[in-house]
Amino acid sequence: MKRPIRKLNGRRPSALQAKPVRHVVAALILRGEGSAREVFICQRRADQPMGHKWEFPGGKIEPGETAEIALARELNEELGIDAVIGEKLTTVRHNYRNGASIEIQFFTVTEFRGELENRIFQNMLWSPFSKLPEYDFLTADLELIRDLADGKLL
Ligand SMILES: Nc1nc2c([nH]c(=O)n2[C@H]2C[C@H](O)[C@@H](COP(=O)(O)OP(=O)(O)OP(=O)(O)O)O2)c(=O)[nH]1
Repeated sequence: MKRPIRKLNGRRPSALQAKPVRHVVAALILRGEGSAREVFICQRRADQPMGHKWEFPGGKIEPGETAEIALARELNEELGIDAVIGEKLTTVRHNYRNGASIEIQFFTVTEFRGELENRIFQNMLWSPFSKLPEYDFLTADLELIRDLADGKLL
């Protein structure tokens, strides 16, 4: 006997459904010069997706925002600072295993007003570039982390 054809009501099974690309911005907040140069890194809370992973502060671009405006807003929400968004360092595309596809634009920040205040993270700290590979970063960031530690960027 023939199997009945399963109707999908016009929807494809979720595994085949392409999720829209998430546009994300993140900041490399820098201090110090030469070999004393450090970058500010943040650890996601346990209850967030990809909990406990380290990342650069930032988040998704909202409709109608430029990348710079979105990043300034995220830094204000997450850290309570008014940041001057500097140059764009690089753009990374990554497909996470759950099907999420993201594009992250990384900007440098060397000037900001206010004190860095932990509003949402598990932990946050200044790290020398050479120590970055010791932290368990989000997968999309790993190539950037290697390049920074190897002195290939900045
Ligand atoms: N801020 C930031 N996000 C990153 C980095 N690397 C990386 O893969 N991402 C991903 C994690 C998230 O999927 C997305 C950032 O958006 P988000 O911070 O609003 O994400 P979320 O899922 O925690 O927040 P939400 O959906 O609850 O709004 O980009 C990074 O270095 N910094």
